[in-house]
Amino acid sequence: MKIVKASEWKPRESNKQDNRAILSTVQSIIAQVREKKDEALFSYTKELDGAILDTLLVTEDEKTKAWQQVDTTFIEALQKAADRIRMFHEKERRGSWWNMENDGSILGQIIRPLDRVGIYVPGGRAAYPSSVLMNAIPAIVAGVEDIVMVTPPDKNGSIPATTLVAAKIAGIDQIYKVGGAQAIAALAYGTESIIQVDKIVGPGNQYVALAKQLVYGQVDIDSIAGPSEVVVIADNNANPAYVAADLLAQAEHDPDAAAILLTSSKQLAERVAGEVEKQLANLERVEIATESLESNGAIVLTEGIKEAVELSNQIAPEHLELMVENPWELLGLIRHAGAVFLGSMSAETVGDYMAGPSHVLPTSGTARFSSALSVDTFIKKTSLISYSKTALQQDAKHIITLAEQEGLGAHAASIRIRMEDEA
Ligand SMILES: NC(=O)c1ccc[n+]([C@@H]2O[C@H](COP(=O)([O-])OP(=O)(O)OC[C@H]3O[C@@H](n4cnc5c(N)ncnc54)[C@H](O)[C@@H]3O)[C@@H](O)[C@H]2O)c1
Ligand SMILES: N[C@H](CO)Cc1c[nH]c[nH+]1
Ligand SMILES: [Zn+2]
Repeated sequence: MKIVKASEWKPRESNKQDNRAILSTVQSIIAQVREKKDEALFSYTKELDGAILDTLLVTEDEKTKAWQQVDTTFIEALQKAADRIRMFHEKERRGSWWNMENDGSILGQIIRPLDRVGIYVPGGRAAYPSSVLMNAIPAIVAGVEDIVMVTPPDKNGSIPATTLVAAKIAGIDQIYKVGGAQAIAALAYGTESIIQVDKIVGPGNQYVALAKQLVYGQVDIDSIAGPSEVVVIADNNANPAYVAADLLAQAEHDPDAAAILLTSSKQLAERVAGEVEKQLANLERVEIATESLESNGAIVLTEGIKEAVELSNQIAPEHLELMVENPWELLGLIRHAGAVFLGSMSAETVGDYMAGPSHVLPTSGTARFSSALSVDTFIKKTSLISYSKTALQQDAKHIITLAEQEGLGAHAASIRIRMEDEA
């Protein structure tokens, strides 16, 4: 991995999401799916996933067979993860509220789950059963009743057994074999097989992330949860082997993933670079990780810890690890990150699988304004206003003044008519 001085390094501005070629591909996929519906889904699945399908819905038989193909240790681990995710997200649940004011009026908020959501589970370069749980459980805790899951099939037209088992554990029934931008378009506009949803959530590669951006407005989306990213801020106390392992853990996801170390210790920088070389050689996904590190990886030498924090705030990474002597002291300075991991035992991988908070997090700098997927992702709030006579009498003249100032006479009249009745 290259070691560069902070003064000579610039964080990438976006995850190539504005790459024109990808944009035009995704726009054309969305247009085709809108026009040709299922026919376009079958055609793109053949072209992009190499699978010839005659139906998109996963059958009960496929789900049953999946249970026979996975071992009990995997089921046990998934169940443990599901319990942790549920426990964490139960804490986020909040109900409607209203207050009676002194003048007898009632003001509040009605909180309701969304009716129907689509969850995208990535499946191109790897199966992601963990992402099934991380998407679906917060939705179920929020009370969403209709959840549609989409995920790409392999070239034999199958969904990995591990993904189907995770769906069963999470409580998801409707699963469709379709991935990429075409799956997002199907959820946004509906096809003969796939019903239109109100919101699409879930992580994916650049095609998926960009398609979500383009259908926003037709439906809601959670965030831009694109190719994975990690920033590690480390000092001389950090274990270089741990730091290297955590950089590689994100780099192996995708050639577009990003892994960055920010440190003021030249010694640590050199040790981590050495460790990365050593550990990289033993990785199964060595090619993906190498490409990712070459295009988006860096070890950045800062003047001090403060500069490291400033750079990290500029990047607004999906994951931020604080591998420093006193991580809690640094936490107050962190303004933007999807999730923060404190101390040497909090490997980012813990958050990927088991800690409890959803691993679906904003990427490409969008942690500046977006949050982790949570129960809040699946609710909407309706304001509740019940005015009393006393309240209207007290406020009438101010409302009329504001309405007239805006030149909206009918607004003013709707208050006057009530006041005249009063007389
Ligand atoms: N941010 C998060 O919360 C989070 C969580 C988990 C995973 N991830 C990320 O999800 C991503 C998973 O990516 P993946 O590729 O393995 O699976 P994926 O399911 O996201 O994408 C696979 C699909 O991409 C489409 N595609 C691939 N090449 C294409 C092309 N040339 N033209 C048009 N469409 C094309 C195909 O339709 C294919 O089915 C990784 O980047 C990983 O880092 C992010
Ligand atoms: N690191 C990914 C989020 O960016 C999530 C994941 C799933 N499986 C392994 N990791
Ligand atoms: Zn990961």
